[in-house]
Amino acid sequence: MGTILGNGTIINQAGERIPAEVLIEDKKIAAIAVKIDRDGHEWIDCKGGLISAGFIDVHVHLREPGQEQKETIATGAAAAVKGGFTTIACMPNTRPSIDSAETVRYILEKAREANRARVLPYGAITIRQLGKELTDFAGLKEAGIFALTDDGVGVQSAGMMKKAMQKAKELGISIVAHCEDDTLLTPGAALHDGEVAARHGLPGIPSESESIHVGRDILLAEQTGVHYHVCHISAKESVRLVRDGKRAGVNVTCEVTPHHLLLCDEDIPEDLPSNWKMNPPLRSRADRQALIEGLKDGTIDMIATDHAPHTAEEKAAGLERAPFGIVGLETAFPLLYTHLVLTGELTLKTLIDLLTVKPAESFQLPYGRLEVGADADVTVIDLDTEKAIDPDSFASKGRNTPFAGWKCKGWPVLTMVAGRLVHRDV
Ligand SMILES: NC(=O)N[C@@H](CC(=O)O)C(=O)O
Ligand SMILES: [Zn+2]
Ligand SMILES: [Zn+2]
Repeated sequence: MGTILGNGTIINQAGERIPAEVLIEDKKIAAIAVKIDRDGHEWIDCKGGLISAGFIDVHVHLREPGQEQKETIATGAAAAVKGGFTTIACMPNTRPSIDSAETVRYILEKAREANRARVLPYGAITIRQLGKELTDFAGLKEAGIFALTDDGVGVQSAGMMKKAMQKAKELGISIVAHCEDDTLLTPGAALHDGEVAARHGLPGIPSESESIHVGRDILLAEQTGVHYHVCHISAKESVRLVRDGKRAGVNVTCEVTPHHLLLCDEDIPEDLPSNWKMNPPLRSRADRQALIEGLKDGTIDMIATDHAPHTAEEKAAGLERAPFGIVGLETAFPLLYTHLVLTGELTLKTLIDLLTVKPAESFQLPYGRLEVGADADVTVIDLDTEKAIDPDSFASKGRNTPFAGWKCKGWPVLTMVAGRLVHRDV
């Protein structure tokens, strides 16, 4: 006996939304058709909702081990499936950081126990993410890492980054970079170095602190031939560098977050709430426009949330002292659908591709396609009901979002991972 996702809709290759039903049997997608004979199968009414491949987020902070007050693998994986994400890659800036095979195995075990989204751990590029000594890439690969990154901090030394890329290339592992040159930072800076910071008399985080690493690393990726991926791209100069790198044939990809697509520094409320503080910061209106252009012309390959939960106490410390980061898993799709698709900036097909097949292709993951024979990682989205974002309803422990109260359509109402129902609200 299988399960039919009945009375749904799908997006066809031409980008049209058409009626469809999906049969799931033995953890796989067994059939997709306008109507499927119920024939003793379990039948779920999707009420016209959009049936999509489950979303993939290559940039998530799960905080376990070490900071379980912010998030655990279980709460983060529950937040993921509630947001329609069936695969999430988790960042290594935990305590200890994911710099040993033992920590990789610990995370994989916790993810198995949580039994929600697929969790793919990153390994750190350098031991304790200190930028001094490379980790054991072969050992981390053997333990099952997704890719290598020091996210949370930039790899400061070009020489260290080049060595990492050479070794990663040999082993067939991707290098994923948080691009930030510390020598260009002013201590205590929390906002983009632009007119808004200046008006408040505050020091800023300049765009070049990001883009100088993007440029440096693209040159090193060209030299070494490694697959190089830029995290949370935010500055227009970085977009230009990635575009030029792609044109030159470099194996470079990048991601952008929902918040950098939807917000800019001018939107930050006058009282500068710390839920608007994240790294990289919300940049100028022109940067935001360049990110949207980058999405449209294929320079930007995917959307990733950079889900970064922190406690309310930590965020209450004021703009200068509060940690950087906002949550994203449970708000990404409704925000993007409402503010980019319904406004006519992106088509629904483009948005879905940026959350499914595009990250899958960039990182050679066997997920992200709604097709017969694929693993049944599926999400169903109610595109019609409007609801306000309510942080109190989050499955995540993190409530730190600047989007509280925003009215959105596009709520994920059902999620399956390998044919297992892991979220249902329909
Ligand atoms: N993005 C953030 O503002 N914060 C991230 C770190 C990171 O992604 O660099 C975190 O770990 O909290
Ligand atoms: Zn980062
Ligand atoms: Zn991050």
